[in-house]
Amino acid sequence: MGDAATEGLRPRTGQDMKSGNSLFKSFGYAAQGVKSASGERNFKVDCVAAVLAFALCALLQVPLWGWAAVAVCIGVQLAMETMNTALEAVVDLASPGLHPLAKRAKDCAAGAALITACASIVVAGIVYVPALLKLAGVS
Ligand SMILES: Nc1ncnc2c1ncn2[C@@H]1O[C@H](COP(=O)(O)OP(=O)(O)OP(=O)(O)O)[C@@H](O)[C@H]1O
Repeated sequence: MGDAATEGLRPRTGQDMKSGNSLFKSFGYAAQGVKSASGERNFKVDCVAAVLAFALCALLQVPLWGWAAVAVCIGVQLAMETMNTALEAVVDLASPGLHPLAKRAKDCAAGAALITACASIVVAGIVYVPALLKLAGVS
């Protein structure tokens, strides 16, 4: 019976060792990683925020550079959530019980995602406020 945590795992065969992973297979494993992380609550929240951010770009007629800045922020945030999920898995594997270093590692990983989220809010202000003022005819 398959366990969600070990799903997709299989023993490496001699053929694997000889040929290594093809580029195509590597993309497949990376996609599995994103799929796995996408089940996390924060990842889903970020996806909803991403849709709203792009909708706001369209609504406020943000210039192309603003769309690019928003896209970069979304990409960085989703990558950070994926890395956070990876770190949580490694910590749970290495330290199933409570340990101050496990706490430190998880808190720091979560803190990294918080930093990029705060930076995204600053970028949102820089992109949306001038667009809103322009649309309102203030500037
Ligand atoms: N093995 C552990 N030892 C000590 N403290 C831990 C341990 N595991 C988790 N913690 C503490 O509990 C907090 C929450 O950990 P948890 O694994 O539930 O992540 P989470 O915040 O729920 O992450 P997410 O919401 O992304 O799933 C950690 O930030 C850490 O402070």
